[in-house]
Amino acid sequence: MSETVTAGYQLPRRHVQSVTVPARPEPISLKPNETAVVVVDMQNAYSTEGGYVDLAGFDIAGAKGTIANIKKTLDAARAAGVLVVYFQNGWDKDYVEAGGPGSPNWHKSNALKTMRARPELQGQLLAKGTWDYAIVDELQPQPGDILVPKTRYSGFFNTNMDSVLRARGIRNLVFVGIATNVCVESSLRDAFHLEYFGVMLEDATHHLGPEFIQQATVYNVEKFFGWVSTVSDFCGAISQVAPDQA
Ligand SMILES: C/C(=C/NC(N)=O)C(=O)O
Repeated sequence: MSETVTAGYQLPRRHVQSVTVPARPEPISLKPNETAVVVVDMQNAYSTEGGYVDLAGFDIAGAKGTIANIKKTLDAARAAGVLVVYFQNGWDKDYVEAGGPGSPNWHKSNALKTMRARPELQGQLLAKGTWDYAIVDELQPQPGDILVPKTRYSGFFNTNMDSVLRARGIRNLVFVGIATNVCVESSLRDAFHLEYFGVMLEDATHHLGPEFIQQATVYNVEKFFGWVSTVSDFCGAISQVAPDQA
């Protein structure tokens, strides 16, 4: 006898209560089982002294606090049964995936430019298998988390991210990571265009460049692409999930 498959979901879905997360421009209701926290590029390259952005001359002093706030977010998310997805940015060791002079990435990537200016660094920045590419020790992925490698700023471009999310019925994405104004904003914008509800936790993100650029992304998200919240508001809301719902 053949089984009947219900279009949409093949497994019975429990009724899961929504939680309301205080956010700007207005609070947003999320079902934990339809929500994922997206950890953007928390690699040594972007947040550790001696990593790519430090060597390229950006100020990474704020990254330590960002790591601590992301850790709080992930602990609360996992306890509430919220999916955690990591993006990991970089290329093969021969930089084929980075593109050559025919790619804008070859011209705009500060990692590639830094290695061209300092040939002794060749092969060390954002190459798979290196310390620079690795996720920082404090935020190592846990069993059940999903890791999506990417080769450009947006985590939706040329990756399986959309399929991974759709297969799990995920509709809401809570973004944390570095850099607010580059890979976080690029990914959140693409998520918007793919019909996901994007929330950015402003104190769990860190920018590259002057302080005003953090505020510019916060404005863009709040006004045009999604919602802006904080670590304590998000964690407070999802900690309300009843234990049998997590
Ligand atoms: C500038 C830059 C940003 N990456 C990010 N994760 O936001 C890069 O990858 O070169």
